[in-house]
Amino acid sequence: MLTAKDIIKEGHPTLRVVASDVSLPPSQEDSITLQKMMEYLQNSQNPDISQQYNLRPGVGLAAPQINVPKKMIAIHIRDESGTLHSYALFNPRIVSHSVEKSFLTSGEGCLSVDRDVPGLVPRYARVTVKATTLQGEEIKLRLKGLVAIVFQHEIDHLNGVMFYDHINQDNPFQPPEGAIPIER
Ligand SMILES: CC(C)(C)[C@H](NC(=O)Nc1cc(F)cc(F)c1)C(=O)N(CC(=O)NO)CC1CCCC1
Ligand SMILES: [Zn+2]
Repeated sequence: MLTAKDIIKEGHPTLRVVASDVSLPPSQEDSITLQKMMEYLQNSQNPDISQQYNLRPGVGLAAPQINVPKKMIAIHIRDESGTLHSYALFNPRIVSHSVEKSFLTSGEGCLSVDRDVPGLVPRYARVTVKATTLQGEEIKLRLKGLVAIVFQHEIDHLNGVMFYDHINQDNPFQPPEGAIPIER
């Protein structure tokens, strides 16, 4: 199983590369890697397992964070209405997005960043994502709210982008024009 030591931290060069497309159908190695990423998130949200292995509770993980520069992400989060959004995806890409922006009112953190970085992170309020699932099917997701933010954070990792790259350096707490605040 993946544990905290498998997650690389800022400063590691792999966090700043553009990840490669996964050739489909996926190899057994890539499928196993993606399954282990999802298992990490589920373990990290399980009180017993996360305590036993000292896992930081994660809601999303991108393959570059475990030093695998490939376009694979896992997301496992219960949204504001209690709906579970659990996705293990190959080659996710944002195919369209709203003009309207949103942001997490608490700012963002990252499993690969062991420090608080103050400031608001502008995101698109709504995104349409296309990807291929572990089962090999092409899906199209229309996302908004917290889940849309998690997807954008993870897809950023596939392009070597960290959340703090988006923070307005002159005024970190200036909400983007007309943006929708998302409470944590
Ligand atoms: C870095 C950490 C703080 C552990 C963060 N968790 C998190 O934001 N949990 C959370 C947020 C909510 F809004 C509501 C809720 F129920 C739980 C996280 O897993 N990530 C994943 C990561 O680093 N992926 O690369 C960072 C998040 C910041 C915004 C999206 C993902
Ligand atoms: Zn992150």
